[in-house]
Amino acid sequence: MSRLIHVAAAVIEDTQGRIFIAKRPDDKHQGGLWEFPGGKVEDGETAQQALVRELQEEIGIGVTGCSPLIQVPYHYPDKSVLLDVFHVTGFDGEAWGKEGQEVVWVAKRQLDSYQFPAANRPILNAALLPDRVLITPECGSSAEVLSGLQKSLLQHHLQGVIFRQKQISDEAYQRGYALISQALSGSECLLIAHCSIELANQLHAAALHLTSERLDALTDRQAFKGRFLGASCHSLAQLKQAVDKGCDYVTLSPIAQTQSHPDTPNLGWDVAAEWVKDQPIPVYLLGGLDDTALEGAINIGAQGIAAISAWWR
Ligand SMILES: Nc1nc2c([nH]c(=O)n2[C@@H]2O[C@H](COP(=O)(O)OP(=O)(O)OP(=O)(O)O)[C@@H](O)[C@H]2O)c(=O)[nH]1
Ligand SMILES: [Mg+2]
Repeated sequence: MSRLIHVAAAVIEDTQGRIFIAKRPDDKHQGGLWEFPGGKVEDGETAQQALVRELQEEIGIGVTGCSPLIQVPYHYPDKSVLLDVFHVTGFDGEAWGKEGQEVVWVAKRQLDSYQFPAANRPILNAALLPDRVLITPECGSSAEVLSGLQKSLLQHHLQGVIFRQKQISDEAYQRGYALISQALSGSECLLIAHCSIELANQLHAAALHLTSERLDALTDRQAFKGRFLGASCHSLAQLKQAVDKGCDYVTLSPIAQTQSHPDTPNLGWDVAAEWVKDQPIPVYLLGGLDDTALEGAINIGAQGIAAISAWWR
């Protein structure tokens, strides 16, 4: 296998939530496809220094705020790259195509209609998925879930929710999903179903979260027709399984001690950091965490955090 070429790239987001992308010149590797601006890390440079240099050279902006987003190793037939991707949310100047390349600011919901190199799939997932995801607790009725949800979303500005109600029948889940889906339509909040693949397809769910058992039973990613397929992981073996089976994101738990399971041994931050850094897939840390853990999670390379009690009302 040839040497991994270390590349720094940027998901640049403006205050309206739009993402900046550029078209690779036809004569370059993966030419004609859209890319996140960036380039090769040179000797003696850190990835972040390379990012700052490349963004100045290619699109004329000075980076003032960025955080790690995801690291993706990828083997093309002709070369192997390690895409070291940062989320850039602060910059000076106006981004433009300094090298004559075509450039565009794209609304997130339109990003999937552009063609990117094959290595970019996990980067798109990381760019499109939120950094905080609420998991609903068990409630007496779907109406109760909905009213709790509306309060939580408003109060905590959440952009993702896993609608989980393990105790109810498929029929009741279906009605609850319809209720919540309608209430969230038009909002920026991603609704993630928590049920079987069959039921999720029936619901035309855009996103589905699998339990570890369902992940284990999964044989074909394409069986789920929606855009995002995630899974619950508790071990390195399960993380590998989720990546190998083509999941779009995972949750990793339990990180810290939770009120609901005080006796379950937790992974702790050191193990989480060790495991997350090698995952070419967005990872949410889950279990005993709240907003105060978000920055730490992002700094160890996670997508963000998922939680029940931290944001429920
Ligand atoms: N910048 C960037 N490179 C990507 C992306 N996706 C992807 O597979 N790559 C690959 O990573 C490598 C990045 O190199 P580059 O062509 O940007 O490097 P560079 O700016 O230093 O330019 P150079 O070709 O003049 O040395 C290429 O092989 C490219 O195909 C992406 O989204 N952004
Ligand atoms: Mg470049």
